[in-house]
Amino acid sequence: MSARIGFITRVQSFCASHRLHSKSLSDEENKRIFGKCNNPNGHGHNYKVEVTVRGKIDGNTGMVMNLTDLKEHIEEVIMKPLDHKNLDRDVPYFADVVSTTENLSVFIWDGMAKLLPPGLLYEIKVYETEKNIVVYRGEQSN
Ligand SMILES: Nc1nc2c(c(=O)[nH]1)N=C([C@H](O)[C@H](O)COP(=O)(O)OP(=O)(O)OP(=O)(O)O)CN2
Ligand SMILES: [Zn+2]
Repeated sequence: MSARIGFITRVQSFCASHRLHSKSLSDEENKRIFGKCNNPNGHGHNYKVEVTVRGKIDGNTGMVMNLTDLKEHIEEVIMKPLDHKNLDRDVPYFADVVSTTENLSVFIWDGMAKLLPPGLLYEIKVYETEKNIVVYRGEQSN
């Protein structure tokens, strides 16, 4: 009999501050493009992340994967490096990468993909605010 495919999601919130600023742009360009988000002293967000995996529902365990394991991976990839941090100053990845929600989604995707079995990670959804939401599914283009 063919296996059923399921999607499971774990939600995690964290707090962090950041500033949108690109080292490859002039100060004037940074101000024009990022506006208030380029404020030198930064600003904060209560981020919410949804991590979704997709896979076969195991006939013996009834699970796509154990949510307890997913919770532990989220602790390593999201909470330890990002919670209560200044993204630009405390997280080496963002030293030269602008801390947009798009790039934050990629950071989380790459970290989760390293810990999960190949092909299981389906989607990272980051709510920067209630109104600003980014989805990343590992896609790339040339
Ligand atoms: N493509 C992106 N654009 C912007 C990002 C981003 O990550 N990707 N981020 C920001 C800022 O970080 C900023 O904090 C957004 O906040 P704000 O505009 O205040 O948020 P809201 O739209 O939810 O607030 P309202 O003023 O209530 O509409 C900017 N752009
Ligand atoms: Zn912001």
